[in-house]
Amino acid sequence: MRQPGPGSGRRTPAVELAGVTKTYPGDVRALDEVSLVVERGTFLAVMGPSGSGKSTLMHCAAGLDSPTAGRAFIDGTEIGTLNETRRTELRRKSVGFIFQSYNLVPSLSVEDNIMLPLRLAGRSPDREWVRGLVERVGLADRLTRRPAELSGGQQQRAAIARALAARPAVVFADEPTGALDLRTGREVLALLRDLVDGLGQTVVMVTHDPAAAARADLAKVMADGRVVDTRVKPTAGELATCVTALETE
Ligand SMILES: Nc1ncnc2c1ncn2[C@@H]1O[C@H](COP(=O)(O)OP(=O)(O)OP(=O)(O)O)[C@@H](O)[C@H]1O
Repeated sequence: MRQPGPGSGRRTPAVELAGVTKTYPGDVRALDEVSLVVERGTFLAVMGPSGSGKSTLMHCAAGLDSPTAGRAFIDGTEIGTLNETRRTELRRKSVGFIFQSYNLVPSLSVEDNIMLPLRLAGRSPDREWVRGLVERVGLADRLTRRPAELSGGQQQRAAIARALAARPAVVFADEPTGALDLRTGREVLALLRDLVDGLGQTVVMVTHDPAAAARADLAKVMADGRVVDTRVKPTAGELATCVTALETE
């Protein structure tokens, strides 16, 4: 069931959080009334010291976890109104994931890995779209290989193509360059940037790396479960300074 989010009246944002709080037993307030809007076609980086709530924010925004209070929307649908089956359907249709450790299925070819989300969703692939994606991530000549036969950067590029195969409203990337060397990490970030600029993809990336976050349009800086700073077109230098100051507080 589609419902207009608080942002209705303008173009539906890819993601919206409205006063989202998440507490864990032991009175841990992992998120404290966080509100944010991720407009379509933007690249958002989420930064902050360890334990500041980045992963919890991503999990609540992606429908992997339920807020204790507040509302979370993906593509205009309020996640909290859905039962588990519908929530899974929404994730399969509207959300792509990229992980630090790629999470490709070792026994499947690159092509079958890329197609997996579509198969799981029972959807027939848009072949033109997938072919374009494969070209864009530079794996057209690697489709029959197994993940173990690819370099780390190639595996992450396969994972990126997989995340976009179902044309999701938003892709969540959790430390996507964390396992890569500097140069390969830069290439992966350039690819994410290209997907935003070239295809209008919306990307939300959690990262510890100020240089990675500097590729985003916008950086949200978290501390103690709150967004304490928002930087437009951030530089690596300003983000490093900001996070270091929070870590030493
Ligand atoms: N399942 C859980 N049960 C209890 N407390 C949790 C749970 N998950 C997270 N927390 C706590 O919530 C707070 C936020 O954690 P979260 O993992 O979101 O932070 P983070 O910014 O992603 O950290 P890191 O950068 O180290 O991955 C921390 O205090 C953490 O210990």
